[in-house]
Amino acid sequence: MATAKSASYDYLIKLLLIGDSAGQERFRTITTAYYRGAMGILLVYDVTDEKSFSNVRNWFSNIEQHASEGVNKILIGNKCDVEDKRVISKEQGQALADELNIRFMETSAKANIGVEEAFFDLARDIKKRLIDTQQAQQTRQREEVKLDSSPVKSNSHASVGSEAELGYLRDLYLPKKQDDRHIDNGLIIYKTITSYPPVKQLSPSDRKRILVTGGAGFVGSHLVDRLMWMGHEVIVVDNFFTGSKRNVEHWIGHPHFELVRHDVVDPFMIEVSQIYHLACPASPPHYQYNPTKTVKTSVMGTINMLGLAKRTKARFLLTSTSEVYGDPEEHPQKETYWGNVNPIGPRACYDEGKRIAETLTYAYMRQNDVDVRVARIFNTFGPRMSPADGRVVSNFIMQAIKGESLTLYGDGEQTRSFQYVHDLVDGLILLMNKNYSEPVNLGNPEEYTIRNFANMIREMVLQPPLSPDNVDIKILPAALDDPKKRKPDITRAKKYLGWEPGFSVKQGLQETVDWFKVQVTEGSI
Ligand SMILES: O=c1ccn([C@@H]2O[C@H](COP(=O)(O)OP(=O)(O)O[C@H]3OC[C@@H](O)[C@H](O)[C@H]3O)[C@@H](O)[C@H]2O)c(=O)[nH]1
Repeated sequence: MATAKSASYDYLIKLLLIGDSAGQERFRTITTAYYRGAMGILLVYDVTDEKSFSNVRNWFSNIEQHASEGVNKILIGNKCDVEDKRVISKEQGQALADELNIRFMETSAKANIGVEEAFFDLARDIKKRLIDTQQAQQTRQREEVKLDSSPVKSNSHASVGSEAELGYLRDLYLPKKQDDRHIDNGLIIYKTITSYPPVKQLSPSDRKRILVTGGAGFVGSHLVDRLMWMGHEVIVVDNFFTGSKRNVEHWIGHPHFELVRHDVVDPFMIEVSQIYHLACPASPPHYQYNPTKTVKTSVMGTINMLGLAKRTKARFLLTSTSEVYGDPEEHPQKETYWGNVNPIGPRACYDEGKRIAETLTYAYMRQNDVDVRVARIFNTFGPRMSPADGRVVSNFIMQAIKGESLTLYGDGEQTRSFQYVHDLVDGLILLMNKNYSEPVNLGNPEEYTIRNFANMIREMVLQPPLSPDNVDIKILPAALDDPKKRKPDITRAKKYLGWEPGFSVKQGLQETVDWFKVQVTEGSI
């Protein structure tokens, strides 16, 4: 008789196949199919039946042929309570198990001896194997991610003391070993975090209290990593509309770190010496999802943070955007260009929101002596972008990983210039700490048409069995008011900050693709 049965052990629910060798021939077809799906197999013979014992070897070789590799097995001598009819001794059973190199036990289904134990032993073995395999797989993937550990442009931000080892930063989003969190059979298991990434020791007079609004977002969390590493105290305020606790989970509980769920639309009281104001949805589908809220976030959020800066005499940095240039008629765009924005179009909630945020910033500077900085950020990408973000980099990478067609909006001749997130963070920290109050473009002037960009990502992501030839590019209608070209003039950043991007787009993209692949394999996104 062969039966399939489910067993639950320590949250592990798997199919266990139980059968006895006496019925093997009859159930060969069924069991062959079962073998393939089984994670563990109990090979049961009767200690009272010589034939069933002698069938075991045959059965075992069938399993070796049809079951998946590494399937866990236990040999069971059943009916051990029927001593007077026993023909196979316990020693014979053990000897056979030793020969087959599997675990052995005797049971009695009728007298309920050892049956549960057998199931649980097998379930435990399966669980161990799954964890070992998963860990080995993760280690392999991380090793495959070709990480170069050169310092992050140590020349550019030596002056502000943030020269971080790239390897250190990467470990924060691609940890080498995740003692605190592992994924087991669809469950995310968090343990108490008992250690944190190291941070620099700063004297109390050098250590600043820094507020980062939107610090749980994609750019914000990388900025937080860097400020923490530099030895500062960091307070993150985020409403988690597009940010995620996971982005900063490695700092939660650290004595230098605080995470506050708060919407900047409401006032926030705290004593700080620097404010990086990032809070605002940044991807077109997100900021267009609730346009009035986007305007409120830019206007009221910026007023609240400028008010805080005025009261505490904190230095205030606004993260503005290249979108203030709208659909530009000047190319590349200098900071002196006033822009070409449609004030009533679908992008206006963000573009005009950021323009008024800049207006507010300079009004507080002139009227209230607030010490201000304004960064105009051009298209940025990197690890921790949400796959549902809707921006072109995450869309194309996720589509290519899944083997889906890449969605090209319009003819693909529009251009963008993309920068890697670590370069942007360098620029933000430098800008905050230098003595320059005019707006500064932060972007990488490497310019691509979106069509060429799609091709580059296809080639980077797709390996056999999928190749760029069998993943299409699907043309969709162009987005309304989509800027036709965009490229930063970074003369100002070079001159006043000593900043320029250190990563090529390809280098940054390769690492971003590797990060997305690991997340997909882990089932985290
Ligand atoms: O799937 C997609 C997504 C986007 N695109 C196109 O790719 C280009 C870039 O689009 P994104 O959505 O990534 O970014 P955009 O340049 O439109 O806006 C961005 O500008 C700078 C930042 O301040 C903001 O993060 C964001 O608003 C656009 O032409 C868009 O139409 C596609 O062709 N396919």
